[in-house]
Amino acid sequence: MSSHAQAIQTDPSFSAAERAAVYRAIHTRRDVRGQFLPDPIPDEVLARVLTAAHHAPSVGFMQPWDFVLVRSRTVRQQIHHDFLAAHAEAERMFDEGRRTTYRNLKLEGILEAPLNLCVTCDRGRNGPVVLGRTHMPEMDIYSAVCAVQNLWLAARAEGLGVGWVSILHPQALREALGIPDGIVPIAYLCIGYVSHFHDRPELESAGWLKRMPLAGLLHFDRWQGAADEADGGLAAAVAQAMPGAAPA
Ligand SMILES: Cc1cc2c(cc1C)N(C[C@H](O)[C@H](O)[C@H](O)COP(=O)(O)O)c1[nH]c(=O)[nH]c(=O)c1N2
Repeated sequence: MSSHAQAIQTDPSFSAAERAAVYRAIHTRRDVRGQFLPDPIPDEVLARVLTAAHHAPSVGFMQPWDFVLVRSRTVRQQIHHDFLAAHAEAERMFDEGRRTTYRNLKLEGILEAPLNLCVTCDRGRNGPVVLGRTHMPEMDIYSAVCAVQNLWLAARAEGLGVGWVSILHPQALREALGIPDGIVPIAYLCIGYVSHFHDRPELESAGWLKRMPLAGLLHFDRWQGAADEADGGLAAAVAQAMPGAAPA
C-alpha cells in the first residue's frame, strides 16, 4: 500500500431514517432571533457543532476559518450597540412603505443568546497560491460560509437555534473582537437553546418576501435554454416535492 492509499467508505448509502434526519435538519433549520433561552450550551454539544463546522468543504482543503467564541456580556453589549447603529442606518435605505415593517422586525438575539460566535476567514492561510482558488480568489470566503452552514445544520440537530447577524459594519466587528488584518469576519452568529423553532422563515410570516418556486429557478443547459421532455419531468417532480419529505 502506498503512503497515499485512500481508505474507503464501504457503505455509501444512508438508511431511510438517516436520510429523513438529514432532510429534517435542512428543512426545520431556522434563523433564530427571538426565542433564545439562557441555558448554557454544554461543552460536548458545542464541540460537536464546531467539529461539524470544521469538517465543511473548503477550496484546496484550505480550512480558512477560525471561530471567535463571544461569551462576555461586555463584548456582546458593544456589538449590540454597533448593531443598533447599523440598523438605524439600514432603516433609512428602505423606501417609506417598507421602513415601518423593517423597523418592527426582530433581527438579532445578541444579548439574549448565551453564546455569540464569529466565524472568520484567514485570506492568507496555507500560502498565496491555493489549489482551486487561482482564478476565483473569493473561494476562501465561500468555504468559510460552508462552515457556517454545517454549523447551522448541526446546531439544529442538537436543538440549538442559530441567528446570523449581518447588520453590522465589518470594521466595528473587527474592533470589538480584536480581529487582526488579513482575517475577515464572515458571520456573526447568536447561538442557544430555544423555546421553539418557527415553521417558516420569519421574513415570510412577516410578509417581507415569499419562498420562490424552485421550478422557476431551473435553467437547462443555458440560461435561456428551453426544457425538453426529460427536463419537464424534473420540473414536475420539483413542483411536487414537499420540503422535509424523505424518499422511501
Ligand atoms: C448571509 C446571511 C446573512 C443574514 C441572514 C442569512 C444569511 C444567509 N439572516 C437570516 C435570513 O433572514 C434567513 O435565513 C431567511 O430569512 C430565511 O429564513 P430561515 O433561515 O429559513 O429561517 C439574517 N437574519 C437576521 O435577522 N438578521 C441578519 O442580519 C441576517 N443576516
